[in-house]
Amino acid sequence: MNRQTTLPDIAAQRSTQPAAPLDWVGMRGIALPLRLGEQPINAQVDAGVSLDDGQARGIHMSRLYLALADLQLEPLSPATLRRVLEDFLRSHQGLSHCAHLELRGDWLIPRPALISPLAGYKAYPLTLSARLDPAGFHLELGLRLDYSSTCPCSAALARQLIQQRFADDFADRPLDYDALHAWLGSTGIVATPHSQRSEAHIRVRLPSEANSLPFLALLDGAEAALGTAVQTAVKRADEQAFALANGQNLMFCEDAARRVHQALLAMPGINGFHIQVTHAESLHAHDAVASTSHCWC
Ligand SMILES: Nc1nc2c(ncn2[C@@H]2O[C@H](COP(=O)(O)OP(=O)(O)OP(=O)(O)O)[C@@H](O)[C@H]2O)c(=O)[nH]1
Repeated sequence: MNRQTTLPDIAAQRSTQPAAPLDWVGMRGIALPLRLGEQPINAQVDAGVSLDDGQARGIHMSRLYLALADLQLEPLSPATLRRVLEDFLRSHQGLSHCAHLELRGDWLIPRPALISPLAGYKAYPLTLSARLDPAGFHLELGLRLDYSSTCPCSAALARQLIQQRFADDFADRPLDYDALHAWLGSTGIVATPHSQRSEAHIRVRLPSEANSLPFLALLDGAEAALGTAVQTAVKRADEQAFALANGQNLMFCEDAARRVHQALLAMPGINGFHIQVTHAESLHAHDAVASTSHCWC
């Protein structure tokens, strides 16, 4: 049995190396069950502080770890994040001026079907980055949402083939409503455009006085702008509505990036944003990508 009453405290020692402040010291990948609104998130958390005292041997990891428990008391909000960061700095007085928190997790929320009275869950990967430094409190949200994109060029090429087939099939026939109606529902549509599952990665910076985390507003705004969010429960009526939505929202990656850009510009309470859309092409084995930003550096 160890009869010594004091434990060696290496972190409290002075470093024997030349003085060197460090930008970030802490822990990455701490598992923490959190809540965003009513929804649980199995989060991975990175917690750190700067080590501004270049001669201090180390920070006190356990103090950061224990401070994280506060995040579990209530749904995530700017106020709880700020409180935890203040705690980080309070427990590292004389050592640190900057405190950092990064969260990653899947936000599992119910989404309704397009037509049928059904619903299902979708997992939206999100990130949350908070920093407290001498310049103030900084908050950045990140969100990934999946949607379908149908190539407008492919759609035009397909329409041209349909016109050519129409010219061939009706070259020697008078135009008759019933015949044309039947032709449209059978052999007439000889070509279809290609579509792909696509991703929008959105990052936004909030003002330091923000009092809520507008993940849902961001999500709803971006999905409405794109018009073709991937679905959960799908019956045939929903699939048909989805086909219509795709036909009415033909998109290059440039179009998708511009749509989300306009949607975020119109959203209040955002200081700046960065958007990247990726269309995982079914025409190519590589992706089509576009990015755009506003007040972002
Ligand atoms: N600073 C630092 N600590 C580490 C590292 N790896 C593991 N630890 C351990 O993290 C543990 C917690 O450190 P402290 O928070 O200083 O623990 P403590 O001295 O019991 O707590 P306080 O009395 O509050 O300072 C210690 O046992 C360290 O050895 C590292 O790379 N850097």
